[in-house]
Amino acid sequence: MACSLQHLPTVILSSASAGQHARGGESAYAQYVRHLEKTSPIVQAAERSGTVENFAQGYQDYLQAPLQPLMDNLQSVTYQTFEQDPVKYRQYEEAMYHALDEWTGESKIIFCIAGAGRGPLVSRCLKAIERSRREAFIYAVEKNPNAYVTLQDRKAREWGDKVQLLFGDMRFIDVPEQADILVSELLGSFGDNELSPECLDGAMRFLKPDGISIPSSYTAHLAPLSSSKLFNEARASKDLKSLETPYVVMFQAVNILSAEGGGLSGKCGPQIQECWEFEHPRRDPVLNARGLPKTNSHNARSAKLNFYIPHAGVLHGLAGYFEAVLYGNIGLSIHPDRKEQVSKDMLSWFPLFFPFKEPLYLPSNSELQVSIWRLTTDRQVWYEWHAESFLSSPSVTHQDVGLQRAPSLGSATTLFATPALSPLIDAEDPAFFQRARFGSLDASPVYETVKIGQTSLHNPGGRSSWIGL
Ligand SMILES: C[S@@+](CC[C@H](N)C(=O)[O-])C[C@H]1O[C@@H](n2cnc3c(N)ncnc32)[C@H](O)[C@@H]1O
Repeated sequence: MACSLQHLPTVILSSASAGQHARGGESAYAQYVRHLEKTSPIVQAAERSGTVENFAQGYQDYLQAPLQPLMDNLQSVTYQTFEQDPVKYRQYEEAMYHALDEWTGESKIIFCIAGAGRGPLVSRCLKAIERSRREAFIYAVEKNPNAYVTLQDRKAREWGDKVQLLFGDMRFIDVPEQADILVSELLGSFGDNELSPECLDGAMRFLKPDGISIPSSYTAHLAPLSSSKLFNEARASKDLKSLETPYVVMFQAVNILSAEGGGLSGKCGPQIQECWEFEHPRRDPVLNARGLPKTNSHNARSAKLNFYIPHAGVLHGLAGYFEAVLYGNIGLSIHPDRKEQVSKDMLSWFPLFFPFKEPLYLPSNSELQVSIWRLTTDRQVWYEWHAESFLSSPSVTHQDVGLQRAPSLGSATTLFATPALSPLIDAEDPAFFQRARFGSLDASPVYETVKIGQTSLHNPGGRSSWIGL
């Protein structure tokens, strides 16, 4: 989960002005952390109203590094923050309840909750089992030793023998029997960016051949974004990789530059466009003797998207969103057009911001081609992204536009430009001279599309997520 308030504790700690504890000692630390949690205005506001706005006070347009729950062990206070989301857990309970309700088998239904954290999905699963009046048993797998202590405590106090805990990494651990229903919440703001595909590849070994996964699929979505504040903040870091990595951000003073419409070339899609999808269970990767995929190449993805830009603006980056199907028509969504219908008031995820290394001016009525890749070796996963801007104009001939020579590029390079385009063209930049033609010259109308700029070739995702621990 790219939890929206994932860095809350760090911010509170660094801004706390309380003096030193009078006596010190180990208990003073715990006491101080409890005090900080209790007095946090953000947590108090969220508890008072439960609205997204209050929950997120102070976090608008604030860059946060996405969580990496596979590589890192989350802190207890991080789990505590995202456990405050009532909507996510409600949706999961509904998904589990409907899966139970529609289950046609007669025997005891076996659940496996993969990445149980401190146990909220286990409790919701027990509630769903009770509601459905089915006979069921739960295995709960967790690799974080800190969270596992809480699971042990909750089993002893609340769950008893309805649940068996298993400590370890779901990609390698052995589970005593195969599950009918595998439940996980390993989703990031872009769906797959916290390595849910890689983790679930490993967990598929302990799902029965006709078993189901909750979630059953998730998709990643992108839109071109203008925000000088976010761009400048990403650039302000001394780390050279700061503009090569996505951030979790609750967007406020930002502008999505695209609009629905085909553009002049007729190739443009909706304002926010889908990049790719992951489905579970997925049984096609080639497995090794331990039942694990031999390589991770099946989890690589790429997309080339065309956006229509109706009004001029400066492109600073891309906004990333996800949607997930948990079960049937029950889902999770942070897609601006659908989040209200699918999972209104969900707090757990803010969008991703993929910055560009330099801003790109997009004229009105232009078209933007965005390319994005999810790349992987057997050890790492990362994203690369790139954009090119085009201007289209109705049927032009060489006579109409006049033939110009680009002086700095030698006599072999020619530039075709309508008079309207000429002021936008920088005669010194070779990128401007690369022409693309959409449509046929014989067709009517015909549009010439001239590339007028691009971001530096690929923003290679500087902060890779590690598949191996
Ligand atoms: C985003 S948290 C969700 C926790 C809990 N299910 C919830 O919804 O509150 C993901 C959990 O999965 C665990 N996890 C991530 N990768 C794992 C793996 N490969 N094996 C076991 N647990 C894993 C993390 O330690 C973390 O507790």
